[in-house]
Amino acid sequence: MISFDEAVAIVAGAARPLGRERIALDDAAGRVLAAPVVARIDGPRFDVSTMDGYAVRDGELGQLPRCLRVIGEAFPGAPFGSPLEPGTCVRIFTGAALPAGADRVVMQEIVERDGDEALFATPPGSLFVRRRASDFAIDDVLVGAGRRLDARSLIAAAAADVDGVEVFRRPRLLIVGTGDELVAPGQAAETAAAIPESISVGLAAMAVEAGADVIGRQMLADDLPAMQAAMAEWSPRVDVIVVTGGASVGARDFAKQMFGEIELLFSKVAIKPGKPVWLGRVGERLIVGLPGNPTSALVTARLLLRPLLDGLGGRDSLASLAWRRAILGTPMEQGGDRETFWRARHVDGTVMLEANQDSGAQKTLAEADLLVRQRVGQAALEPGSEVDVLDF
Ligand SMILES: Nc1nc2c(c(=O)[nH]1)N[C@H]1C(S)=C(S)[C@@H](COP(=O)(O)OP(=O)(O)OC[C@H]3O[C@@H](n4cnc5c(N)ncnc54)[C@H](O)[C@@H]3O)O[C@H]1N2
Ligand code: MOO
Repeated sequence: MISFDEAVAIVAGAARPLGRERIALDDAAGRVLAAPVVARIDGPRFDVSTMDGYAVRDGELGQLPRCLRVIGEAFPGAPFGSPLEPGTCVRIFTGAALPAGADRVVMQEIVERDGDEALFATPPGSLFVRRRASDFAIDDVLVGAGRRLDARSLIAAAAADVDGVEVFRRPRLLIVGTGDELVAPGQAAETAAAIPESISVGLAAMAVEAGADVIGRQMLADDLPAMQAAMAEWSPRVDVIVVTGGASVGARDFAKQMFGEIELLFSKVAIKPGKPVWLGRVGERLIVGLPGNPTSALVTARLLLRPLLDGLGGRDSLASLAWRRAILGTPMEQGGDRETFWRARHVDGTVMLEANQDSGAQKTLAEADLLVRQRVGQAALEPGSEVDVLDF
């Protein structure tokens, strides 16, 4: 049995990006950049007005009041074509390019207009000009490689005037639930020995958050030949298979056998919950085995599957394991011989351990928003002590 840190190191080693592809910017939300987005134009492209008003030569307003002749209009996309002559100004709107010679915009609220004359009597304040390339210049990197494209970075990428981006390929994931007792949620009440297959819907949500493409969820009864046939059929279409249940030593625990020849990267980690978690490789496919107990499955998915999917998809595989210090609001008993990840929740700035720490708990999962890391043999802690926590 290996330690949690050893398991994380093995996961990080296996989590190499799968490949790259070029896609339309319109399809890029949530994708991870494989190459930086470089500006094809300056931003802004020219000096532009930041107000609706009048574009003037600043020097003309040395002495107020001053009257200038309005010789034309400048709109965004429809600039005023000629330079400003002395004694003139141009009606201008927010976002329009300044005419040549103009270096200030006066807000229309403080200008009195009379026919083609504009009267400037009030000190005009700021210049109200956004300079060419003051945001970014042509060839600047606007979004760096490795960044997951979100609302903010997509706006910057579009402003760079690119219609496509190079991204990492998303890991294609199959989630397999094993167990004769499992039925789809909504079907259990009618059958005495059945329980809802509850884990895969949660794992799929986590995988999507990690940028993976969940191409299938499959429930399999504990029937080895049928399991082997199903895996042979799915395998060519996926990069990662997550199998829940059958990880332990039960008579019908076939999770590993159904893959035939499997290279195990680890099998069993000294953690609680989730000791039977395993990682293997079949050809180019990675197989993650999670324990069937739902809390064990989600804790091990959070701690090991999430980093794996992040890394395969081109992100820093360890970024999601951002432990931070927080104050305990309940007592914590002494650590055992496995590292323990207590389910807990934030209440008024403190960390409250959940009362139900059963690895089969499911209701508690809906409440817990933190994992608290407790080292092997760590001394018991009183409320007010500092602990390491991770968003769950
Ligand atoms: N003799 C031993 N027994 C067990 C050991 C051990 O070391 N020696 N380890 C225990 C630990 S720790 C865990 S965790 C569990 C994990 O067992 P499996 O991965 O083999 O899980 P199953 O036996 O298939 O199922 C356990 C439990 O979870 C329910 N389950 C399974 N899959 C789902 C699902 N997709 N949705 C909802 N619930 C699911 C299943 O019905 C069982 O109740 O083994 C201990 N035993
Ligand atoms: O180590 Mo298991 O995940 O507790 O029940």
